[in-house]
Amino acid sequence: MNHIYPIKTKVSRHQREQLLQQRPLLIWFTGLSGSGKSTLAVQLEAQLHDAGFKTYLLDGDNIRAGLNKDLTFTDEGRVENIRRIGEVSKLMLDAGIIVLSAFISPFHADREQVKNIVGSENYLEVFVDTPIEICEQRDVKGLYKKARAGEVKNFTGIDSPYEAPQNPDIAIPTHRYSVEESVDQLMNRILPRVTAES
Ligand SMILES: Nc1ncnc2c1ncn2[C@@H]1O[C@H](COP(=O)(O)OS(=O)(=O)O)[C@@H](OP(=O)(O)O)[C@H]1O
Ligand SMILES: Nc1ncnc2c1ncn2[C@@H]1O[C@H](COP(=O)(O)OP(=O)(O)O)[C@@H](O)[C@H]1O
Repeated sequence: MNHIYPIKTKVSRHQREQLLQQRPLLIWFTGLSGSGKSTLAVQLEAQLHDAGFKTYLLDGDNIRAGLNKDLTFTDEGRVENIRRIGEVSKLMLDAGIIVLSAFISPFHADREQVKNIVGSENYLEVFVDTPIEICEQRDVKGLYKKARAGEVKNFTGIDSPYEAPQNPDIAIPTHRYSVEESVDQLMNRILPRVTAES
């Protein structure tokens, strides 16, 4: 923090929340490639939006095509990816928005760092708990096939680790529930948390 002097704004987060009539929250999806993070986050965002909430979805492929296009899939690249998303999420929460994020975020320490950046009271962790065998059967983008053939390196679950959350707020075994059932479960947990107090 050399010679950095953050300013104090006249408009507070509380005032923005009052204007928007909602309580911001970071809904952090984590799971293997193909586990269902994007599918669930897209549907959940649509339902929250339809219910009148101001939302924004940060998704791995989208962010890596723009803001984070300088980062690779080495451990260091992933660590920096998640750190930046934590900082972006913090800004969005301060703006009063309900943020959904869908990143593999394979490392426990990085998820903890995000929680610390935004404050644990603003963070809800959703573990999209789909076994790798199912993700590989789905192979939505054909990346597992390429990783097995050695054409994609450092692929999560193949030659790069995934540290499953030990104590997530919500775990969704997508091989046991439909998308609709999973989103219903998420809505039931999240609605009371984001609704403005009357
Ligand atoms: N090596 C390797 N490992 C894992 N994933 C790969 C890799 N290369 C490209 N992709 C594509 O990038 C998406 C994951 O990006 P993330 O930013 O979510 O990854 S991370 O959180 O930094 O680990 C991931 O998207 P999802 O399948 O939606 O998870 C892939 O489309
Ligand atoms: N219950 C479920 N929840 C989420 N996705 C599911 C479910 N059942 C099947 N799928 C399918 O699994 C795939 C998950 O892909 P995607 O959402 O892109 O995963 P990720 O973002 O984790 O890489 C999609 O093709 C989706 O239709």
